[in-house]
Amino acid sequence: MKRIIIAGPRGKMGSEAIKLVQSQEDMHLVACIDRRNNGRTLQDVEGLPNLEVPIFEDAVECFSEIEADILIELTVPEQGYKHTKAAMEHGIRPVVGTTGFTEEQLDELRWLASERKIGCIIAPNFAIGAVLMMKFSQIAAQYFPDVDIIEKHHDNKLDAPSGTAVKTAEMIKASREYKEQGHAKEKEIYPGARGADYDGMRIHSVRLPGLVAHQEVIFGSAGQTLTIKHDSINRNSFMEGIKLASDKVMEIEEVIYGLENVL
Ligand SMILES: NC(=O)c1ccc[n+]([C@@H]2O[C@H](COP(=O)([O-])OP(=O)(O)OC[C@H]3O[C@@H](n4cnc5c(N)ncnc54)[C@H](O)[C@@H]3O)[C@@H](O)[C@H]2O)c1
Ligand SMILES: O=C(O)C1=N[C@H](C(=O)O)CCC1
Repeated sequence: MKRIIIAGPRGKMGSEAIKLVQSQEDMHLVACIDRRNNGRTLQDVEGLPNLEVPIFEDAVECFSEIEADILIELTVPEQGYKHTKAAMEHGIRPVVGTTGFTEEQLDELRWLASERKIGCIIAPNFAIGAVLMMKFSQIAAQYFPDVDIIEKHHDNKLDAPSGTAVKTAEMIKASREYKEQGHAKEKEIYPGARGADYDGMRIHSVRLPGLVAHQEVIFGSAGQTLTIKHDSINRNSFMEGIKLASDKVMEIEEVIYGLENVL
């Protein structure tokens, strides 16, 4: 039985993750970390399930008092990093969906995992279809080096580009030579018009109400384009990946960054 702590229980992802854990015979929710409601239980908070599960505002207090195997981290970048680090320091294995960690933070967590010999999975996107979109894009980039990434998310998202777009760009970079795209003399009339520049490819972030999580990777070459597209229509799309990562994280002693390394 895996004992689970969820950080961000009132969030869009956290509330889905609670349902996931409740539906699994081998997972048991033992605590939640929330920025409010310290000392209460889930059943005391309006909108949360009728469960006698304690809520902590302070992650370190939670990890010191509660015996747990896995932290499912679904909050915001800065706090999510602190939670992840503290969990590993307390022997609790993080499964991280929170996006927006820096390269330095990822390196710090890799170092900590190797020091403590503890597993951690950080997945910018838990949807299996999105992972396939990234893998297919990596293959396509071997033949089509000119590529733009267009990611579209709801307008409550804090980080841009999305974790998925960053991961896609990193995977494409690993499979093609650097290429400066567009016209050598091009000029932006409005700053940002051509998007972010990552290794010569362009990343565009759309933020609009009504969207969930969507990405198109468009490749262009002489006389043709290829578009690889994924849409998450609801947050249920991410739950299978969280389940997979929660099983895998118990078997490893390192940081795995990206669900493609688990599938
Ligand atoms: N990896 C994936 O597949 C995937 C999918 C969806 C979202 N995400 C990421 O998961 C995270 C959460 O997404 P969401 O849509 O649920 O967001 P949300 O805004 O609905 O929820 C965020 C939660 O974090 C909590 N929070 C905010 N500040 C906090 C703090 N300082 N301390 C503790 N808790 C705090 C909020 O109370 C809320 O419960 C984001 O980083 C998002 O990018 C990842
Ligand atoms: O809703 C979000 O925020 C999402 N963030 C992830 C990202 O940054 O790629 C994955 C999809 C949803």
